[in-house]
Amino acid sequence: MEESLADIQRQLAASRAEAAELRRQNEVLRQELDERVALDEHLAGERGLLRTLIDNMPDHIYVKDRSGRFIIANDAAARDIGVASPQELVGKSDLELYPLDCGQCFFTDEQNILQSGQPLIDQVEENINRNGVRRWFSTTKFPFYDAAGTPQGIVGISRDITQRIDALEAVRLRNRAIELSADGIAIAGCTPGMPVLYVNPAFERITGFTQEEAQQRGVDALLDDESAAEGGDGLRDALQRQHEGRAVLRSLRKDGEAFWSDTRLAVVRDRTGSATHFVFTIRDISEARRNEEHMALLATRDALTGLPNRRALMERLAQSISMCERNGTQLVVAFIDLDRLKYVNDTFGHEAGDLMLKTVADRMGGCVRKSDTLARLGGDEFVLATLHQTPDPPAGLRGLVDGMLAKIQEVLALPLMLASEPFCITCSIGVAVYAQDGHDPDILLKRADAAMYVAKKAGRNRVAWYSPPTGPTPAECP
Ligand SMILES: Nc1nc2c(ncn2[C@@H]2O[C@H](COP(=O)(O)OP(=O)(O)OP(=O)(O)O)[C@@H](O)[C@H]2O)c(=O)[nH]1
Repeated sequence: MEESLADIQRQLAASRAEAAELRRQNEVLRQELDERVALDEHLAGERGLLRTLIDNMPDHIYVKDRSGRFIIANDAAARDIGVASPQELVGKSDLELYPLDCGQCFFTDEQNILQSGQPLIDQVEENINRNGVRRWFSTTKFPFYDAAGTPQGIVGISRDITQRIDALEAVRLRNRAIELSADGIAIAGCTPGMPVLYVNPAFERITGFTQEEAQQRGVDALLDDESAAEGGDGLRDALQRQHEGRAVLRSLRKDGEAFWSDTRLAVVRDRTGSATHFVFTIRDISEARRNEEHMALLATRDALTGLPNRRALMERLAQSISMCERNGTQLVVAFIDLDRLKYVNDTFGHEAGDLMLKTVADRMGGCVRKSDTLARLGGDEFVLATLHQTPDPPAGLRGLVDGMLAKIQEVLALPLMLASEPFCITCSIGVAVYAQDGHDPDILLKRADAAMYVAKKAGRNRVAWYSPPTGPTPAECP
């Protein structure tokens, strides 16, 4: 019985110990459970943070399995691919999500990465989503592996660089426009010495200097304005004061040929308004100037003989009359009309008539002084205007002029070969004198013409001096 009590006591002690052990184990389990719960909470919190992080990244972040199906993707990827949430991407491949060409391209790249183990770093990709929106991305993709080292898929980050590409494209377009510009463009820095930084192909073409040579010559050579026509100094001043300017300059090309350039200066400023660069634009206007000069010449010249025309004659007569008024000199106007030009035209042809006119101009030109004016009015009408100091006695003028006109008649009479036949040119000349026969160019010319008509009527090949008609006539009338 005592034994059995002892047994019972032992068993009780054993039970107590077992219960204590169970309580201890229970406590350990409870602690482990608490720790697990805490860990799970921690992991859930971390996962949530990571999710928040990747969903707030502006770049696309994604993980795909070996067959290119999304396992993870962030909000940016979902938004740009054109689906409502990242969950919609999970399980789908680019072949389903992008237009075929684009999807195929991404798929092939990723398969290559998986096979080669080589990552793709910052590859510029054109991305057209299923809504047709076109963007540019800079993409980095690399493989990830399981514990055995077998590739399981790829992790990728794609950054939208559409704005950068568009900006680069805009710059490229502007560069191209500068390169294609017909005007020469040179850019110089605003730093001391104003170094030439760039010249475009048109600049090289116009000046003959390469960019390197232009850089060596510097900005001063651009303003080689020794003979500046309009505003050369103004341009230098504009450069110094760092403001816009314009000038027409006469510059030299590399081969020494002079050319005219319409040169403009513009100033590039930074955000604070400080000048950073000068931009010169040069337009070669040599040809336009030549044309202008030619047109101006044509406007005052007779095309056949090159002599001054009626317009130029009238201007010279007006100037000569002013001179007479100031100096008391005398102006003699001789109206010279060829005889029988119509006969020459009709008999030998119009070209022979032209030859006769040119010969007359040349021969008469050899008889007059530099200060005289020999003009062709048109047809077979020429005018010689000569200034003379009033001789002593004044009547001596007539002798002087007659001598000069006789010389003209003499050289004109030298035989001219027309169709192998010698032809003697004669002319009829009428003379009027300022101020005795008129006070203005029109009247003088009319009176010289009237006198010439008298010479014609008298039998041609002679000189007639104007004399006022007899009988009462209005004052300034031939
Ligand atoms: N070849 C040529 N002929 C011209 C030119 N301009 C006018 N003519 C001709 O010149 C002739 C001038 O005729 P007219 O004024 O009667 O003179 P003309 O034959 O010299 O006779 P007179 O003056 O009376 O002696 C006309 O037949 C015009 O057609 C020209 O530039 N070249």
